[in-house]
Amino acid sequence: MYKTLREEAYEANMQLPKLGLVLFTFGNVSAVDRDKAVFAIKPSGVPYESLRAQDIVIMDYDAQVVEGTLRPSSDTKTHALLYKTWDDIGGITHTHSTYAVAWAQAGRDIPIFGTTHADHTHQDIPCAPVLTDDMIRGDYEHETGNQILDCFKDKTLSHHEVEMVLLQNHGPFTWGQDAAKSVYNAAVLEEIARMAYLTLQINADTAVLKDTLRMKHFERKHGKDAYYGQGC
Ligand SMILES: O=C(CO)[C@@H](O)[C@@H](O)COP(=O)(O)O
Repeated sequence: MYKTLREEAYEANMQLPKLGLVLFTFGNVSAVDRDKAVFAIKPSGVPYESLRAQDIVIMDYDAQVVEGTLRPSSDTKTHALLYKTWDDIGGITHTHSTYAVAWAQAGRDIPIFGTTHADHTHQDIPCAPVLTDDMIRGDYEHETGNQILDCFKDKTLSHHEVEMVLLQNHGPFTWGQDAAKSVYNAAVLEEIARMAYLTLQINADTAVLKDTLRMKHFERKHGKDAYYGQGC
């Protein structure tokens, strides 16, 4: 049972090292079956070069194992909470890709400086702050999902418009209509993060970079707040 779902999750996970987004056992991808209300996720701590489709673990939305012998990813509760809350996403990716993690560790939104970024979203990429003690609902280690949801609970930032987020001090999570799209978004996020970092090495003034002729054109086309960080 769940052979096709396992294969979808397996193939998406194997894209991460191929795209240079992870090393060793970092990161994880899941794929959901909405009809069966389950998702398939990478097992924890298994190197990609030895991962097999039959190793993929089937979970329910309460992060309980439905089928599988290996321990599910340590990020399973985050994937489960996002699937339970956002019923229109089909896949989730988490990586430790270098430039996205650097922005996450710096605790900064990734500013939109140009067309490459704008082709994917008109918003700065938000960095979701670590939850404060009075905001923690469960145990701290498993608050990652709420860190993401808190970032998007403000309707000005839609998880449809922005299919990616940085978790402060941790790294990127992305999602999409299916697992393959969530992996695509993870690769796009890493490239946007790299370009923004290099742009700031050339010109460190974010306000000036956002005030260029092209961004003024963008503002006229999409509105004043189109590209100023909504952050969270
Ligand atoms: O950063 C973390 C732990 O939160 C994970 O993304 C990463 O190390 C992968 O862990 P898993 O092998 O999926 O348990």
